[in-house]
Amino acid sequence: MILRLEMPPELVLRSQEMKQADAASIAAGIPGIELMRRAGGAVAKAAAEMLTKEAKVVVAAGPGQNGGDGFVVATLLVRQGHRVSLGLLGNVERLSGDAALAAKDWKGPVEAAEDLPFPEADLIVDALFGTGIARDLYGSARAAVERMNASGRPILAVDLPSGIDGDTGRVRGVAVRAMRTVTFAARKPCHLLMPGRAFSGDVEVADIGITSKTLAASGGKLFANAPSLWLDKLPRPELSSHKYDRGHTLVVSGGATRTGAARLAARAALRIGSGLVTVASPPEALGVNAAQLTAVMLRGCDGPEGLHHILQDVRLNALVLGPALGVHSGTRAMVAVAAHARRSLVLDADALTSFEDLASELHQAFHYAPTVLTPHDGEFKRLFNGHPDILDPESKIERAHRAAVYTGAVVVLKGPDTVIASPDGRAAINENGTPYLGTAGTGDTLCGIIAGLMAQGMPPFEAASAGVWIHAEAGASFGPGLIAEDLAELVPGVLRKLLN
Ligand SMILES: NC(=O)C1=CN([C@@H]2O[C@H](COP(=O)(O)OP(=O)(O)OC[C@H]3O[C@@H](n4cnc5c(N)ncnc54)[C@H](OP(=O)(O)O)[C@@H]3O)[C@@H](O)[C@H]2O)[C@@H](O)CC1
Ligand SMILES: Nc1ncnc2c1ncn2[C@@H]1O[C@H](COP(=O)(O)OP(=O)(O)O)[C@@H](O)[C@H]1O
Ligand SMILES: [K+]
Repeated sequence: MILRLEMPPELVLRSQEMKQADAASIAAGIPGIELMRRAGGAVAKAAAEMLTKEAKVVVAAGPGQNGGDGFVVATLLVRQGHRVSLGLLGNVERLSGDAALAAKDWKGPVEAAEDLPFPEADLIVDALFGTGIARDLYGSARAAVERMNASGRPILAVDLPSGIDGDTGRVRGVAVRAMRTVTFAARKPCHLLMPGRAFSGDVEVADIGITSKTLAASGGKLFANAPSLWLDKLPRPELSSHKYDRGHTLVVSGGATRTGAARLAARAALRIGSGLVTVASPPEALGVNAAQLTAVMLRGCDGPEGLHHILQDVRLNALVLGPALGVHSGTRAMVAVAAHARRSLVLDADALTSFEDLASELHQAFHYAPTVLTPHDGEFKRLFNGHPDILDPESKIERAHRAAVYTGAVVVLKGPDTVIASPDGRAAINENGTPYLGTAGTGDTLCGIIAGLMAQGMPPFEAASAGVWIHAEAGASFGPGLIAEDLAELVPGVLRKLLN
């Protein structure tokens, strides 16, 4: 891991935003054909790195501007002495704009894209579709992609793998499986969201002269989740700090046979730096919790009234509610107590599922307190059952965003491509995880990390983004054999790299 802390947060641009950035750059004096030549030039450079002398390259070009990039690449690679076959979907006369200009520079024959000799290629350049894909692939487009994939030859994708939807990362019928992708100016959501991320291979961003100011003006609210997004807000104890300055996290435990989740969250909150951490335990579970807690403190807590009583201590400033609490009205009542007490709140698991079909109650509660919801897909679907406006968008970013606006909470929609969305429109996509995190209890640990950061005063969007990243980094640093108990113990190593 290389932390480049001086870097600004990495913007991710949706298709429409990228079109806007292209248009603004053209309006500012860079001709469109110049942008296309730079784009094609960057792809040709990447191709050259993958080729030996006089290699056989097959370029498949589409009917739009992505195809135009393909013509530029083909022309440049011929000049470098490679043997290039170029095929087009459709015919040259129908190309328009900069693509038509780029095609004029190509002096070789133009074949039908679906008939190209893909199996003979040392490298295939996929320039069929980019951000302009408008529908699922069928006919010759589909045939070309299927033949490309079946060839087993290495594929370099221009901008994004054809067939992948740029904004959602989903496969539109069929999609190119690229070894490497060169994209322009900024990554697009499909390079981070599944399954697009898996289809993209290694992704490289080429500078084609679109300024960061133009990019920020065109997008500006969607980011790759990385330390540059939140490192300045990551808590660092001052020389004079004492434990009460570092916050006090409360984790509510389930009943006697369901206590492990709360302890996992509590331990993680302590490791991330919460000055004090207390487990609030139902009376019947005090014994089992007491037997297994040391630095984490323990208090009896009998239902919602017990929680109300405990929260009279104003130093308890962040709460975890949900892991193993049980799906019932008592859990809903605890959430209401916590929200009205205006403490920072992380809600997960049973605290979400208890609101199945009752999301509107949450909608009212959270306007009192800084809240983070951490559903996985199943919990998300249950919670927003009956809200097609939230569940139906194909984009995971859009679903998380709508849920955040509706509830007034920061929403962490978990998975291999966890999305963190704030009601104010900011969103981050996480990419440093590992499938080894898919093991019981890792979600409980994540709750504790986020709550522990909020206890130390980190705002909810930054705490959630940092928490997700640190959690993923810890998991990835361990790899095979990871169990939830390991995660909290790996947090200090990650913090050391961030804070030193
Ligand atoms: N100056 C600039 O702006 C720069 C742009 N750049 C490049 O432009 C790319 C975006 O170009 P783009 O907007 O033309 O979209 P693109 O991805 O080529 O596809 C649109 C074409 O495909 C067609 N089509 C769509 N779906 C289809 C389907 N399922 N099956 C069959 N056909 C389908 C669609 O047809 P239509 O829907 O109109 O019938 C249309 O003809 C971007 O990714 C980057 O590579 C760079 O050079 C930098 C400078
Ligand atoms: N394939 C994966 N790649 C990266 N992270 C993953 C993957 N699968 C699961 N995770 C992460 O593991 C955690 C699992 O949380 P959750 O589903 O709530 O599990 P539990 O309820 O057992 O604690 C989440 O942070 C999720 O993002
Ligand atoms: K492409």
